[in-house]
Amino acid sequence: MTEHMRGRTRVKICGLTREEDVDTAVAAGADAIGFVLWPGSHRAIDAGRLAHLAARVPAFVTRVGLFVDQSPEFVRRCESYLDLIQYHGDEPPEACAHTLRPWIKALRMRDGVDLAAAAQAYGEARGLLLDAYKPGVPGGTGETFDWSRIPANLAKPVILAGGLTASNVGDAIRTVQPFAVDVSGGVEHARGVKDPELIRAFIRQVSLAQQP
Ligand SMILES: O=C(O)c1ccccc1N[C@@H]1O[C@H](COP(=O)(O)O)[C@@H](O)[C@H]1O
Repeated sequence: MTEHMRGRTRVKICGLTREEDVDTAVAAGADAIGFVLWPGSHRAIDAGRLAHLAARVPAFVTRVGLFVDQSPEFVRRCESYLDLIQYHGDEPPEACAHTLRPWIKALRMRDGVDLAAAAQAYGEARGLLLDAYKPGVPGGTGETFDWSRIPANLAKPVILAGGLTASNVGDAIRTVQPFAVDVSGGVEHARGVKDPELIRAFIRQVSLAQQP
């Protein structure tokens, strides 16, 4: 994406399961709130819980639903509570087009991944979310990857994910200059339970990283 479109680095807090965590993330200044709809995750919520939690999110904060190789019918059932779909599995481009909502595609940074080709192939994506690769695990690993592998001139907005914390997000932003950063495990004190102080510290570090 072009430099003039980037602006400040946006923040997505992902994997929210509790009302108080949604409220904390919004109050701390999160731009996007992520809900994991993939039942294989310890952060998973079902469509009913999504409806409940999504209703707490005010206007101008983006509600993102995360899916991993799930049926178009299930995605369509959830989408009325969502503003953006995050495809985090091996969905080919044509499988991402079934939703009425805008969507982003997560790419796991396995050896040989061609980001420029992926940006072309997923031409309708509103962004590419780059996550660490761990065999057998679709995401949410808490692991980082080598950020220098991300080309500076990718044709899509980059959402940087994978093992981010308040301690490393400043370096990540200075190195990659992503459009947005995405965190899950780095703001938790137990699996699926967010920590208010860690959320606030993370968002504070994102702001500090952008000051001249
Ligand atoms: O959070 C999950 O459980 C999850 C499950 C399956 C796919 C993706 C998942 N989360 C996404 O993973 C990245 C990185 O998470 P972390 O910060 O390393 O814990 C993030 O994009 C979440 O959206």
